[in-house]
Amino acid sequence: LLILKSYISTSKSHKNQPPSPPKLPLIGNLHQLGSGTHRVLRSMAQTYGPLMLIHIGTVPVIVASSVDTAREIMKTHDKIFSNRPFLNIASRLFYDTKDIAFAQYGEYWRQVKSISILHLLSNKRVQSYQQVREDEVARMIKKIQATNESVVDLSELLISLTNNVICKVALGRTYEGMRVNYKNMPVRIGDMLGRFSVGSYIPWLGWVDRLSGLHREADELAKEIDEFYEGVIAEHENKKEISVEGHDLVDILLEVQRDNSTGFRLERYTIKAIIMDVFGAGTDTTFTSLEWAISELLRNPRAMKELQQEARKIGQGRSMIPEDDISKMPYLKAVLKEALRLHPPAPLLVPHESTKDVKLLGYDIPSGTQVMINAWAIARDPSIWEDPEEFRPERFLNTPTDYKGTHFEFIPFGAGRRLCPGISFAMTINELALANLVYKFEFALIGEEGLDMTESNGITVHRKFPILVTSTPYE
Ligand code: HEM
Repeated sequence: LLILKSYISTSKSHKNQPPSPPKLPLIGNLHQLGSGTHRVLRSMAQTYGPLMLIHIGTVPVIVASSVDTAREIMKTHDKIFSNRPFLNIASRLFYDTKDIAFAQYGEYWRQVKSISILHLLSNKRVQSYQQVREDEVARMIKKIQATNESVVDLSELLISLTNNVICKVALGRTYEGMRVNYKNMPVRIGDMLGRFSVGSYIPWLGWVDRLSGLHREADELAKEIDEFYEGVIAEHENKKEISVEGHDLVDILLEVQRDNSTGFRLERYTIKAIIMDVFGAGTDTTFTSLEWAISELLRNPRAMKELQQEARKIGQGRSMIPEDDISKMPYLKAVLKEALRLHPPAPLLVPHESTKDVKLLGYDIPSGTQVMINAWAIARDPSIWEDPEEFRPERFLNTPTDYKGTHFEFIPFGAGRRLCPGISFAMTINELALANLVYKFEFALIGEEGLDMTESNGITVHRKFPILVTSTPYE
């Protein structure tokens, strides 16, 4: 009876729904999604159109796969689609969604987002971390030099780089050697977020998540991370005794909490949830996009050569390219954009949800409908991009097309109210790191087979296998 009830309730038709692939009772289209969801959804959209309705379990989800549908959702009707759906695992990890990325749209979300932008992510703040970035990139280069031309795990170095920069500016120092392996924390958060929770999509089967151990695993990870954050906050509260240098995000958040100057009461769980976003939404995505950019360069020697020439012209034999010279490197910026086009780290962005009934391109979308935007498919749409599957950084030279949420054909950071606030934070790290890696070294892949580009599964799609290379210093 329950199965029948769920089938009837999910198949109740609304006035004029978008086209839908046939679905099974109870699980809807779940069985079709599997791995590489962005790829599966693109092929479904080729049959059912750029705005289609699928069912994940009993939950109706509209999927936008074209520039026009993305623009309608994130510009024309942005306010209506700015909510987030309730996601079981995110709620367990992100302090009951008291963070920014998973918070319900409303006053609380507005306050925490603007506090984070003001104190961590604004252009002015990001500029002030220049020294941290330059030190960490120099450290990474020394580590590669120390390998003496033997095999280097570039992926490992890139995740350390991003983690260290983020730790230093957000937490005041790095936490190497802690009981918590904080270095792989962002990846573990990303992997956990990518796990399928039956309860999120077939609510009355929520007990399956308990039985399968998913809730326990999520709670254990949340507890481990919470203990780490508690330690970090306590260290900041007792700062005088242990003298941590500088003024970092945790200091500032504690200050805002003490002063209560914004009129918004900053609870301890909010502070931890904001830090969680910095790790959960910031680290994994940043290092992943750099990893994909280097992968594409290794597979495309012509582009690698072009970038090396640009870097070496700018570097002029100095020990490093300083950040102030990055603005003179248009090809570098084009390479990073092209890598984000082919490999947006969050190919389906973060799910949105409507808060009102709305008409979208003539279709009726009821309030509470989940929305996925296939940024990956849009960025490979052959009606917009010439040779879309090819890595051709030149396409971004001499064009205003940017990733800041106004060009809907290229939205790796989303758009509208939910636009990623960490764009310049991420891109300044990636630009400096990539410029110096190609300036200082010649890289060669290990083995004859070329680079395996298999993607991992999850909300953030990274490389399944690390990049292993040998490096020769450039004289
Ligand atoms: C290349 C690196 C990055 C990529 C590709 C990326 C991508 C994204 C995407 C696709 C979204 C969801 C947009 C939407 O829902 O429409 C997002 C949201 C977010 N990102 Fe990023 N991000 C990156 C780096 C960062 C960094 C470095 C931080 C912070 C340190 C950060 C913090 C956030 C936060 C807090 C949100 C939630 C915004 C909201 O819901 O209002 N991201 N990001």
